[in-house]
Amino acid sequence: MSENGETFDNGDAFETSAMKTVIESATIPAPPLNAADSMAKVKEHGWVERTAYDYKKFSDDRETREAEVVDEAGQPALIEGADWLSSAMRYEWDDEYGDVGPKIPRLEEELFGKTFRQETGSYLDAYDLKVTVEGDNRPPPIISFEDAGLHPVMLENVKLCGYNKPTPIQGYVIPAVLTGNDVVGCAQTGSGKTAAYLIPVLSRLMGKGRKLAAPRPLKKDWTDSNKVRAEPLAVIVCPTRELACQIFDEARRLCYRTQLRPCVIYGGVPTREHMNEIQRGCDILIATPGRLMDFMDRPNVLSMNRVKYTIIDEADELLHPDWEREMSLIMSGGDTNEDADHLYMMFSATFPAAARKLAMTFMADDYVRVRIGRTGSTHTNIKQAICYIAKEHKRDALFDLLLSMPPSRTLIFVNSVRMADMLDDFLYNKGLPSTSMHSGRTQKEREDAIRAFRMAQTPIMVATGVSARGLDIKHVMHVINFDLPSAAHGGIQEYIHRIGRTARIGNEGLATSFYNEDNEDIAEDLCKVMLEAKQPIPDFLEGRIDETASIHWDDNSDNEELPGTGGAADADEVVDPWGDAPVVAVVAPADTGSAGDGGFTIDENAIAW
Ligand SMILES: Nc1ncnc2c1ncn2[C@@H]1O[C@H](COP(=O)(O)OP(=O)(O)OP(=O)(O)O)[C@@H](O)[C@H]1O
Repeated sequence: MSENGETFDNGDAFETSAMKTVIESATIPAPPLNAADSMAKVKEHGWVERTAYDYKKFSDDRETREAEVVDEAGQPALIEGADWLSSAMRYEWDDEYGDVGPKIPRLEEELFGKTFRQETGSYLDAYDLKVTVEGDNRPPPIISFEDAGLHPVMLENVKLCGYNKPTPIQGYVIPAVLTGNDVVGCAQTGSGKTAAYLIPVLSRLMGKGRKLAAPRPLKKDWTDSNKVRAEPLAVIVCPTRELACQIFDEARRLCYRTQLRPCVIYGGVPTREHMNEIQRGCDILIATPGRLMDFMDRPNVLSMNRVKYTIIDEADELLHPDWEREMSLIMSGGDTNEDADHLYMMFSATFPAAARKLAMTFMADDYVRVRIGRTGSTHTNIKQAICYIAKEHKRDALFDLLLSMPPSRTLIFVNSVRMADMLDDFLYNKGLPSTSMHSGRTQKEREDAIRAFRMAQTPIMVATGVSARGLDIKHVMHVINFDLPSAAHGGIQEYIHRIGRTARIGNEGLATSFYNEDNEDIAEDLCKVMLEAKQPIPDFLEGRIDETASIHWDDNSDNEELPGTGGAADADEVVDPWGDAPVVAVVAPADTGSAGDGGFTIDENAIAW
């Protein structure tokens, strides 16, 4: 593995060797080695040196650090790893700038530099699935960003991000939002849903932001006494802290050189830190539900009365009954703007029927629904392998597996905090460069773990489900389900999100799962997902394939078949899974004219990459 941990940038090479190894390793592991031998083996195999976690690393107080490191203008310099992710630098507007702010090379490098950017892979056609658009208004999709009618600064920022073409979900969602519709969007993991909502929302606000935004002091005038109340124009809510920070990063990129000021708030960081940030001005607020509710209870800190866009990411998770109180308050509580100009959007890769039903209650009657492929499906770029490993052999089998394939960034999922710590210790003691991410760690430790994993200082991360959704880290080549998610841990939906941490945006990756009798409750669903994604079913699971009945999902409509199994039903037979709105139109760019007649056209390559 090279210094930055990038041995396998090439998915093909990884896939071929790794798949072979996985299949061959699905046996009883070799007898465990003693500590010295396993460390020698790890080293010989090419893994980077493990690094002990430095618990004192962040104990210096912030003022001392900032006083030590200042840039040429006397401003605190960017110190990688020294601060909360929520205090990352963003573009600060000055009224002298006119319509577009000047470039700031140092910030531009941080936001758009290649170090952490996910590069588009060569296998984008995995997303060229049947596209379904439903609703009264179905604006034609865009096939290029240039033709989307975006604000010119947004167009430049999209290019700086390296996005040459909209992904299918972006192709359909961007025009639906630009034409003022509520939207529910479902598309596979890693297919660009974040930009699908951020691009149109921010683009619309770029035109009107100055008129709509609350007054606030410019950065050069900041003092403790001129703080303002945060009055965001867009609020984005998601279930986990790390995902919130990641959406914040995307918003920092897309707001570059504009007056729109994004902020992020989430649990685990002292409330005072977040208050300081949002009270400097906040146009785009990204939040986890708990911290948002906390701030909504403080009307002098945060007001929702200017909000024009509310977006729920990972919506099926947040529509779970556990979040009922939070969600109903966020969607319509406090002083929230309830005018007709307030748009609502929800996105996820999985959307079980119950969550979809609930989602409808928050949406306008004529909301637009966009689905790419079957909701809750995965894609063929993830090579899935299931290995039978008896419980008592799992740890040693994991060690063997890690050493039997080329070192690469690897995410290992377990079902409990205790197991995450135990497994991290086990791997570390064997000499492997591992860290862990779970709810039992302090927020500083969590942020540090993600950073170390992102930078490949510790290319192995053991995580609980807290990292299953949304995390977008470059070159995660291998996801291992050391524990498969049981029904109590989110079942097949959780599996889809976990394995979706690899093979993002046209790249390939491998997902290996350890299976034994403890996982029988997920066996049928696993077989369905694997069959649908054309993955080999291992012998020990063959008896769990239901060959008598056609594969039935409740993730889509009640009688819509899978692509390739005979096609969808005729138009008049299709039941609208979302309610009684006008039924399905599956639209191709060249065929958008026919969509409005309620007909049912299938084009599996609606947007060809
Ligand atoms: N049009 C595009 N061209 C190239 N890359 C893109 C494009 N749009 C988004 N990306 C990149 O694709 C990656 C995945 O995007 P994103 O995290 O939004 O996926 P997602 O669909 O939300 O996945 P998940 O369901 O796992 O949360 C990101 O690194 C993003 O920067």
